[in-house]
Amino acid sequence: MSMIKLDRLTKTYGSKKALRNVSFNVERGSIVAVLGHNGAGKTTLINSIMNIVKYEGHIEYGFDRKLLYRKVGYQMQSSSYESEAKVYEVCKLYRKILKSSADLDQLLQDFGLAEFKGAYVKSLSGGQRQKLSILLTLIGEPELIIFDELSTGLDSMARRQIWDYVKRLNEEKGVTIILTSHFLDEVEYLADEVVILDKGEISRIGKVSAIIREEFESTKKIEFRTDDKEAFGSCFGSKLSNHGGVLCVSYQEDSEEEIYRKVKGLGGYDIAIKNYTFEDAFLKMLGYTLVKNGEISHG
Ligand SMILES: Nc1ncnc2c1ncn2[C@@H]1O[C@H](COP(=O)(O)OP(=O)(O)OP(=O)(O)O)[C@@H](O)[C@H]1O
Repeated sequence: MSMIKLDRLTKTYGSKKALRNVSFNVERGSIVAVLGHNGAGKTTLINSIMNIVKYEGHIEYGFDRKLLYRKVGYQMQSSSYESEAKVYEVCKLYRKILKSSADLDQLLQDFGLAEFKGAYVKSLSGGQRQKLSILLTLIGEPELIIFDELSTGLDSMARRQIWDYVKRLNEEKGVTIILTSHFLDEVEYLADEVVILDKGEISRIGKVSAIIREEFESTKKIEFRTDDKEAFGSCFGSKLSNHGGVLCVSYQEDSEEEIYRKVKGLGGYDIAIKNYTFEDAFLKMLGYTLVKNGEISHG
């Protein structure tokens, strides 16, 4: 059963087409990630779902559309409420507006924000504010939550905590989730389904595991270090790539033993056999380069 059905969604700003005939379904209880480089149309898509912008095409909701703002939690940017307000005041305001009975103290506890209850929002760190903006999406006890750049600004520990919280919300409470992200490890960890936008059009859609399979079929990779790169160059030719001193050869799964013996025989060490990840598949599809922490650099 669908939570959202998009049918030929098109959005034009002046002469600029931000979305072109975008159609897909978000199944109830699923986690869908929307990916794409800057300007691909992700925010326009989310704003259309939230009925913030006018669009052509149709959006069908799995609930009464009059209840849109009760049923859907949208992670807002903190700038819209930070001013002089205190954390607990903002939470209470949301609870009142959304006519919710959410247990605010429990939520603040869950997000590690209990001790900041009386603090001004503007005094929180970027990561704490990000956590607060996620917490606020939960106050209305929504059926669908939309996270725009879920973990941007969070440190590694906080990212993990947020991922686990999102997973639990989905698995234990059945909340449907749409997220936009620039972090491919986040998408691989959380998403069932991925929608990749390119210049306002869907360039790829599918399950994370299926996309990896389609890109690499039964190929795996072996990574290693060596003190004699030339020997490997003449043995593996164009199959060999170099990633900051770690050499990598991709191979068909059924030749694993043979490849391993060759690498070992030529003096490779720190050898690791790996499956391709969603990040590898994404890079292969779109030719992005990576910067630190697995974040996509836009080129
Ligand atoms: N209000 C607007 N007026 C005119 N053009 C707009 C407006 N909002 C977005 N656009 C254009 O529409 C296209 C899609 O923008 P959108 O913000 O949806 O992309 P995005 O994928 O969310 O990008 P980012 O990753 O940078 O947030 C871009 O070319 C952008 O310049």
